[in-house]
Amino acid sequence: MSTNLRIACVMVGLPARGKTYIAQKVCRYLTWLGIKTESFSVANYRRKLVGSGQPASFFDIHNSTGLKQRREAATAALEAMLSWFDREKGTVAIFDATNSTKETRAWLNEQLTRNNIQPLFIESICEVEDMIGANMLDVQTHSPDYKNMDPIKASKDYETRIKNYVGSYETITEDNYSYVKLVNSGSQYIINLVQDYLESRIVYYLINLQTRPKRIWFSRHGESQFNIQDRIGGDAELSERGRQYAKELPDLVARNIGDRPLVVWTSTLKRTIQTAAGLPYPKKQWKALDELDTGVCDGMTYDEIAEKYPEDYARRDEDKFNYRYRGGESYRDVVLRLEPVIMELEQHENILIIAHQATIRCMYAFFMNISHEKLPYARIPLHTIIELKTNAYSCEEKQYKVGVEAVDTYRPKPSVPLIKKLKEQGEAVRRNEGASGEIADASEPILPLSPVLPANKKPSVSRIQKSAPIKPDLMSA
Ligand SMILES: O=P(O)(O)OC[C@H]1O[C@@](CO)(OP(=O)(O)O)[C@@H](O)[C@@H]1O
Repeated sequence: MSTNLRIACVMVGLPARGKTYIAQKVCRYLTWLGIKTESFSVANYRRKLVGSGQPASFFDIHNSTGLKQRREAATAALEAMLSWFDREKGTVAIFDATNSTKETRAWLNEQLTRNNIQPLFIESICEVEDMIGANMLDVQTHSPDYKNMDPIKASKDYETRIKNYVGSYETITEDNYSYVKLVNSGSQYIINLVQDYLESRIVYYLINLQTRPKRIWFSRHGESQFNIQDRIGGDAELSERGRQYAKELPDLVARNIGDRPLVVWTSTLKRTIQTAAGLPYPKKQWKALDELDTGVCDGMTYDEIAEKYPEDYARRDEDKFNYRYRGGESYRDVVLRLEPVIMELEQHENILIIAHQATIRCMYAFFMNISHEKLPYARIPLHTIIELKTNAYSCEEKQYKVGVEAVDTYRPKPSVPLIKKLKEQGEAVRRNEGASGEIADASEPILPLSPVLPANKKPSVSRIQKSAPIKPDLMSA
């Protein structure tokens, strides 16, 4: 029997109440923080069992065949979840289904506690017609159940399916369970018996989460004096071209953001503040947005680091996310200090963040669902605005490149890390504690242990579109 903390977030609610969106966001947030998390959708197992395209009558409580097959799907999803906990040493699983009756919840509660897993029920209640309508449209557009179906037919079918659930739906009143009820996307929260730090962390994230679509813009500061000298860190002034970017920014922002009530966030370093200087919007400085602290390497070029600290240089190549500069930070540390920024971003919209290569990489990875391994290699070019539009099932990206030249500070991942080469050549890389940066233990929790609750004149613009969809096979039952 496992002694590690294991939590199952059990989603509860009628169809079209945003459960899958919430499940996916929690999964993304915890994974970003370094907590092993996986989502299990009963709908996915149902489709494996009986195929997609079942009519609404399949979900009728009086349809005994449908009921039996839905129970089989729930059992298969539960079994997959239990074996994932054991096999992967997972910490948080999300059980995404309607789980809309007391009987189903009692069964889940029994199965989970018996397997030493704490259930945390997350119920999404939504009575606002507009919100339900938007969720329905999302499901009809993205669910494999409605793929290739005429939209009017799909809409009718989905409405009937929801009605089939309404009759038997019982809101959570089981006060011996840990649960959180989210009412009308943030208008009310009911929290019961939330037990420990990690559960309270999940609840804290949920109460910050807004389900409406929104836009966020990121820009690095204009090119700095250090950028042109290939020096890292520091608090350098903008270069001539960096100042030109700062000059052109207000116009570009106004054209793309229009008259939305924008707020600009910068770091506390000169290069971001100078870049934002001409923007006519309220501004806020965040220390948390400051660039990755490069410790003893601050102000050096990469060549100087390779010469003076060859081991560090090699070890960073080997594991860039976990490598911590001597006396400085790792990307893992930066993720942790950016968590409050992410919480604020979940609550607000129309924010332009002017920050740095590493800090933007960390926030961008959160929204675009990029793994820790790939995060430090995300391309965040200078003199470019990145727009992210987050919807229920996707995060769309557009890039607006300003026509002011800048150096390219991107360093690709080496195909054979230097440390491997050194090892191959038989040169033992000494592990000299205190004399070298460290690689954090990837299994070490990323969270603190104390509880925290509650070139031409006219800018040329090029657009690149990408999106990070939420897996369609994870639609709720
Ligand atoms: O993690 P890598 O890719 O080395 O890059 C992060 C670096 O980006 C830089 C530029 O190379 O950011 P910035 O432009 O904000 O100065 C360095 O200061 C910082 O150390």
